[in-house]
Amino acid sequence: MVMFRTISIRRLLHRSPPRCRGLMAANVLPGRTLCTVNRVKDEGTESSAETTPGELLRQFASMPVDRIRNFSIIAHVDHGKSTLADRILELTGAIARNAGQHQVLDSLQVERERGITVKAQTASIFHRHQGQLYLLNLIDTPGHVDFSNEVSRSLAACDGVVLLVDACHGVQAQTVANYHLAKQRNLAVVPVLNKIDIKHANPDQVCQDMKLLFGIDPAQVLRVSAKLGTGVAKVLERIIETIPPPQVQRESEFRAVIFDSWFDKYRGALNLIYVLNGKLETNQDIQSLATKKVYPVKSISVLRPAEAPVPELSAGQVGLIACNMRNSKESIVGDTIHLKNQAVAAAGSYKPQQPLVFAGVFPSDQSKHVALRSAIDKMVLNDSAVTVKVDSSPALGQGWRLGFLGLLHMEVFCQRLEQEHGAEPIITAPSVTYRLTLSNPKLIKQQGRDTLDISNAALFPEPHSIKEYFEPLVMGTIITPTEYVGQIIGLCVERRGLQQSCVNIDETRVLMKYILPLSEIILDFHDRLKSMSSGYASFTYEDHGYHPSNLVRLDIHLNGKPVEELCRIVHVSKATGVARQMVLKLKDLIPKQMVQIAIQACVGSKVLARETIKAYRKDVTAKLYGGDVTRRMKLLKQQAEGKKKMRMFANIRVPHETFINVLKR
Ligand SMILES: Nc1nc2c(ncn2[C@@H]2O[C@H](COP(=O)(O)OP(=O)(O)OP(=O)(O)O)[C@@H](O)[C@H]2O)c(=O)[nH]1
Repeated sequence: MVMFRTISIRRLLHRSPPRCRGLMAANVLPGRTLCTVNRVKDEGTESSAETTPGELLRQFASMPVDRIRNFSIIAHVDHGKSTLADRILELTGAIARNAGQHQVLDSLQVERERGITVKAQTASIFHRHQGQLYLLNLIDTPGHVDFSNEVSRSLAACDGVVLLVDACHGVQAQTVANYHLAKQRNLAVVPVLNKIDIKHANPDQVCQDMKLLFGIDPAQVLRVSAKLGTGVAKVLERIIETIPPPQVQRESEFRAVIFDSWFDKYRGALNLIYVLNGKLETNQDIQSLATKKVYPVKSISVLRPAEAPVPELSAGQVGLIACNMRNSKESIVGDTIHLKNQAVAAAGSYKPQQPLVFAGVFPSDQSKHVALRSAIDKMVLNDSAVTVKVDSSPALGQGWRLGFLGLLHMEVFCQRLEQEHGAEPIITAPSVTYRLTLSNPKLIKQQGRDTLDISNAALFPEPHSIKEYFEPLVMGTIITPTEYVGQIIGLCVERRGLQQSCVNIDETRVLMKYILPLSEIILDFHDRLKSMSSGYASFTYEDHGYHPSNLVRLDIHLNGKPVEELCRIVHVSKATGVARQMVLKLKDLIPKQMVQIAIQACVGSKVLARETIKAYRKDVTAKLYGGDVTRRMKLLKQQAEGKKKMRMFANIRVPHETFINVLKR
């Protein structure tokens, strides 16, 4: 039998951040009651909690360290992390069962629209195991390689992970990458096989693969269906039994690490912290180790997953603090905080990943510059993997050059800028960072060094000043069914890949490693791989340093004038192909105008491809009826001369979206 006790949540809603407000509004409405006590027995486990949420929160402060478990759910894309998190939240009573909600922790609009997790989300839940109440801090992480920074950030606050593998698709590239991330941090791993309800699932084979790749004993792998809730209680049991409690000290001075933050327009920057030592109470003064600034702690709360206020946070716990940080730049993910005027060592457990793809972001008109800057600052606060540098362009004015972990990361960031901050920025072509060694002594003196890292093709020096070009490489891991191996090798060769290894995981699947130029994979490599393997192949990559390369700058000229925003750096072997493709694309994208437009793609003074967009043409001879042919010729000649003059002075209007659309294939 299911029984509910109730509390009013009016107060909680009032104080929740925007991110959680949506979640709460969806879950529970003011004046309605919150079903937080779940007494359902699931497959022989004990009820998750038999106390009211208020009592639970009171117990929160006194929760001993050995009854705390901090863990993340990690997996490849779509293997069911958020669905498993939903079931765990339901089972522990944090959200109502069968409330018709899916992926509760995917609370951002972009996550719901795209059906993917882009932000790691935290929930503190209580679970009763063998008569004892445990506090579990769960982090649901994204699965896509472009958001792997979120995974590494989350693992800094964890002692273990649930490694989830789809029983149909088996171990995929991101499963391997995430498993190694967890192992690097010496985290306990709870292996779980999901989607066992699907008819063609092959759990035994997947267990064998996990044994081969990770050395995991098949007997230790839990089999669940996150969708139906089967076996989820066993996962909670295993988490409590195998993941160690946090290694923290409650007696020493307070020290915590900020591992996530976001901006609330009423309360400023909110920091999600993991307490390493001591405890923190409201109204104490904290100091940032990085900026040395002091802040009063205005409120402390835990995310359950909606925000719930608590009076204090002790070592081993995860909570949200608001401390009047008005400027989004004051909150730094990875920073250590401590009590005012106390000397503590930096936690130093997390370093953000280096961005790989760079793009210019400009306001649609310069009057929106300040608003866009504030929106970018707030977004960067919530996404520490993004880097920002001031940039300017003759056509687009003052803007910024932003660094991302991949193209999807860039698209999601820009979509969030629009959806969450109402900004409508113009994004220029994404590019990677090339390294150049200079040969021109004047330029070397001017730069103060003989190497340059450049991500903006428009800033490339003239070829005669460059001694050598280097381009960034990645080590790519591809896991694919054997029948697609031939096609995938073809794709990698086309993208200038060098095979490093090719091993059979089992009779049906192969794991290949390729060194690939980063510039060849950022645009559509993943899409091509997915479509040629009917969605079965998976791909992940990691940085593999720089390598000498033969590069040229491809300029696009419109009626003889170069358009800086469209120029690109390409490998010399690809220059003609890319030139052809770009002029054809631009011909489609640039609307017809009053003048004829010549689109040329050039390397130096050599034109590699050309297309022409014909001008609108008024029928100047329409009013003639009969008469001598010379009258017709005269009118046409006058028109041609007028057009010629216009071509010299006319500004060709290039729609803003062209800069990004020209790159899509
Ligand atoms: N049949 C079945 N489908 C499942 C199960 N678990 C998840 N799914 C489905 O798999 C799809 C992906 O699930 P998600 O929970 O969004 O996967 P995810 O790993 O969180 O995805 P990302 O965060 O984007 O990487 C959804 O359509 C789920 O309904 C399961 O146990 N059985």
